[in-house]
Amino acid sequence: MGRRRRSGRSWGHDDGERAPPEQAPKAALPFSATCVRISRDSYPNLRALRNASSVSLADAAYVKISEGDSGYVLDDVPHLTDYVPDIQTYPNPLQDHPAYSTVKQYFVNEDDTVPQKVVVQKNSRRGVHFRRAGPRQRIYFGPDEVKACIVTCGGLCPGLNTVIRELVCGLSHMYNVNSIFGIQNGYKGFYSSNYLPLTPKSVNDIHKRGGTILGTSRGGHDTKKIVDNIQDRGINQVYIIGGDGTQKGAYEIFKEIRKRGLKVSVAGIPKTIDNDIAIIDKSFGFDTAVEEAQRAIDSAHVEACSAENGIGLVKLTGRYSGFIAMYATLASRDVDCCLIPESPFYMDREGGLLEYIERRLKENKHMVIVVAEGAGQDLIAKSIAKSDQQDASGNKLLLDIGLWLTHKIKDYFKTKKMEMTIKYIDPTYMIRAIPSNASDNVYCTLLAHSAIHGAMAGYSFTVGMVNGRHTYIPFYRVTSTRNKVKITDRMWARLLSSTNQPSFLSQKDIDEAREADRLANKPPLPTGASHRVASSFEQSASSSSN
Ligand SMILES: Nc1ncnc2c1ncn2[C@@H]1O[C@H](COP(=O)(O)OP(=O)(O)OP(=O)(O)O)[C@@H](O)[C@H]1O
Ligand SMILES: O=P(O)(O)OC[C@H]1O[C@](O)(CO)[C@@H](O)[C@@H]1O
Ligand SMILES: [Mg+2]
Repeated sequence: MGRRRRSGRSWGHDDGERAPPEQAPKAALPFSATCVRISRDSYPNLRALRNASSVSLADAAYVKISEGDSGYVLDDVPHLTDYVPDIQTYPNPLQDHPAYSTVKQYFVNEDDTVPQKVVVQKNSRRGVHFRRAGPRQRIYFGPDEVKACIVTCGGLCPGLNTVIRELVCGLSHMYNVNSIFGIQNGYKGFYSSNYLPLTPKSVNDIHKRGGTILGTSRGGHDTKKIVDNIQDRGINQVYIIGGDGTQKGAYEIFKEIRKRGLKVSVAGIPKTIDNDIAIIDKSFGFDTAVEEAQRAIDSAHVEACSAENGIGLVKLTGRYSGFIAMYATLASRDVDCCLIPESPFYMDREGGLLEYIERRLKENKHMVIVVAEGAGQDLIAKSIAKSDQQDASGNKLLLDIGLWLTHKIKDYFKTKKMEMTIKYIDPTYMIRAIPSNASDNVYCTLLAHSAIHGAMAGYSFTVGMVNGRHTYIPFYRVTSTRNKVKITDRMWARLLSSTNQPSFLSQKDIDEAREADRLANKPPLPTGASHRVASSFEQSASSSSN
């Protein structure tokens, strides 16, 4: 089938307005003219920046901010042109792509950005924005020049194989790239295993399988060895799929690449079944996980209903964030009590969990409890000798709250001489290991495509959906905080009213939660500094790229 030439098509304006080529948005050199070097001393409002957005001093050297009217702030992502001089650009081959020939608008406008907050008041400042994801009119790699690699790190999550598949097929079909490699078994695979050639044919049906065909691991992140290998093998696009730890690793890789002045784009694709990655609306695989959790909750309900004073207890993932537990509970409506890490609870005293369980059993003769794995860790630590064990990535190994609760509940009813049965279900690995559902599959596809467009356009970033729009988010943003359930939000109130459980919160807990919210809602970036400020990186980093 012959290729269609572009004729009289839109140049990337949302309303489809036609602009002649000479008015087309400039290639991505947005800050070259106004870029100022940021160091400890030179940034005018560095203290405010750090205080307001938990940016470490080291990160501040990589922050790239520009300000506009009415408090508009663009928290931009790094671009190859920030540190590699005279890069050749190419027209985006999508403009001649048969699949895109009917699309009103091939390219996103270079100035398109997405607000972090969409609920505003009449006099609100416009606030922080992120660069909108999507294909750019000009790209910074020729198709023959691209040598891409893909790695998956951390725990499993539904959808990993779909993202891998769509990265391979997207690079190949949209940008005619045919040099794509899989890194095996996580970060350590960069320097300890052969790279696996990937083609659209070899990944054709992998989205139907759970897990990751590349393998994954924890630990083994050695920045220098990884970048040495990237450099030696001539890789120039690195796609990194993983959770918060993985994105921190991606950031370290990017910084080393930049320090060495390499023409390499780093694209992070956030994966976390716990949905704990900051800024983004939701991580891929989350919906699938919530859906699959229903099966465990249903079983717990059946067991509970079929016994005298039956209790079904389900433990769901969520080390620091109880999103799966909260959404699975809300979706199920069979749950009488949901416990998450963000909301403290107590067992024995008046009004505590044990008293509530007794009341519910007397009322209903059965009960279902959902607990997130990170909940109640402080309570366990008080009653069991503290263990400070960590996994290979340095994550604290948690004590089993499900097992601990089971024993506590049994002991309580023994002292009360009340007949009861408790069945404890831990479906963690059954949930993580399944393939993604239909909506997550679509989401994975869009994430992979957005990542490809950004890397081809020369950016380095974590890709993510913000308020329903795909964006390129600076690494420091997604690695400096964690997404958590806000117990002062209406969603948690909805859950409490749906289960009709007590909140177990003291006034002190509530005050602390409100204070945490207040701090989190502080304006995240400085305003009123110089009109347009973009960060460069510190002397050491820039000098090595010259
Ligand atoms: N601060 C860090 N700097 C560099 N690399 C890191 C850092 N934290 C973690 N990593 C690396 O990232 C990889 C994955 O980290 P981790 O095991 O914490 O999983 P994750 O990406 O957080 O995913 P999840 O927790 O959702 O399973 C590991 O190889 C680990 O060595
Ligand atoms: O047993 P593993 O593979 O270390 O993973 C367990 C952890 O992985 C997660 O599911 C996140 O990927 C956590 O919620 C859980 O604690
Ligand atoms: Mg993690």
